[in-house]
Amino acid sequence: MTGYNSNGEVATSNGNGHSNGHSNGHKTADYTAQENATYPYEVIQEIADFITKGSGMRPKIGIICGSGLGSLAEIIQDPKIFEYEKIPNFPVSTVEGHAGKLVIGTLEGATVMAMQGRFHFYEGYPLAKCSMPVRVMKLCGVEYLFATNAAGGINPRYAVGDIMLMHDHVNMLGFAGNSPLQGPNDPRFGPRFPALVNSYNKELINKAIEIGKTMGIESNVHVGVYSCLGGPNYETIAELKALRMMGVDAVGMSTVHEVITARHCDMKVFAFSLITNKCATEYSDKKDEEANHEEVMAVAKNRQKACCELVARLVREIHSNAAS
Ligand SMILES: O=P(O)(O)O[C@@H]1C[C@H](O)[C@@H](CO)O1
Ligand SMILES: Nc1nc2[nH]cnc2c(=O)[nH]1
Repeated sequence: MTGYNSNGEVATSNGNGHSNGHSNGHKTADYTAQENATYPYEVIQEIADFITKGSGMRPKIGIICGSGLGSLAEIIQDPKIFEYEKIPNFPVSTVEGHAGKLVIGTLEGATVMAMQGRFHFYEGYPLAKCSMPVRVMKLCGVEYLFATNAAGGINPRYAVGDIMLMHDHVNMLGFAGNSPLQGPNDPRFGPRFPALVNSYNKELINKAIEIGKTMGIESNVHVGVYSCLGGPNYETIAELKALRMMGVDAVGMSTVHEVITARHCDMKVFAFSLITNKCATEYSDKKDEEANHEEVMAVAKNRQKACCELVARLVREIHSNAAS
C-alpha cells in the first residue's frame, strides 16, 4: 500500500495498509505526519478507489457532519459504512460527537457520502490533513460539498437552536499564516492561487431559505458570516467583541479549511452552522454563560431533526434538478 513520508514523497508502508498511528487502541492524532501533511494525488486516488470500489458507488454529494450532528448520516439509505480506522492513510476522529465513520448510500434518490466525524486543527492535525477527505470526496466523484458545524452565536439576534446559512467566512487561521493549501500545489486539484469570493453557492443558499420557509422555521434561519478559530478553547470576551466588530455572526473551530479545499478543486459549497450557544460579549460572573461541549452536543441532538430535513430537502432539489 502506498503511503507518504515526511518529505512528501510517495512511499510504501509496512503492509498493514494504513498508517493512522493508533495501534495501541487510543485515538490520538498522528503527530508523526505533522511535518508534511500534503498528501500526494496518488495517495488520495488510492483512498478514493478504496471507497468507490468497496462501496460500488460514486457519490455526487458529500456531507460533513458537525459536532453532535452525526444523525445527518443516519438518514442515508442502504448505507455502506467504512470506519476511518480501516481506511488506508485516513486520520482518526478523536473528538466526542465525531464517530469516525464514512457512510455512503442513497439520500432522496442521490448517491451521497457523509463524514460522521471531521478533523480539527486542535486535534493536532495540520490543516491539509484536516481537509484531505474533501479531496478524497472529489476523486470519488463528489461535485457538491455540504459542510455543517456547531457554532457559537455572536450576532445578538441569533438564538440557541437557530441555523445560520454561511455566505462568507473570516479565516482567523489564515490571518495567522495557516492554510490547508500550504506546501506544493498539484494543479490536478486546482490553481496555486485560488480566488475565494463567491465560495458559498448563492443558488443553494436561496434554495435553503425557501426550504426553511416551507418547514416553518424561517424566523430561525439566518444568513451570516462564520469565523474559524484554532480552538480547542472557547473565546474570551475581548476576542468575541473583536470578532463582532469584524462582522462575524458565528464562531467555531472548523469548516473553513474544508471550504477552501473544496473551492480549490472547484466543488460547489453549501455550509451551515447550528447555533449551539450564545456567545457573551459583555463581562459577567454567570457560569451558565460559559460555552461547553456538553451543551453543544445537547443542542445539536435537540435540533437534529430540523438539520436532517434541511439537508435531505436540499439534496432532493439538487437531485431532481439534475434529473430534469
Ligand atoms: O466540528 P464542529 O465545528 O461542528 O465542532 C465545534 C467546534 C468544536 O469541535 C466543538 C466545540 O464544542 O464544536
Ligand atoms: N470557537 C467556538 N466553537 C464553538 N462550537 C460551538 N460553540 C462554539 C463557540 O462558542 N466557539
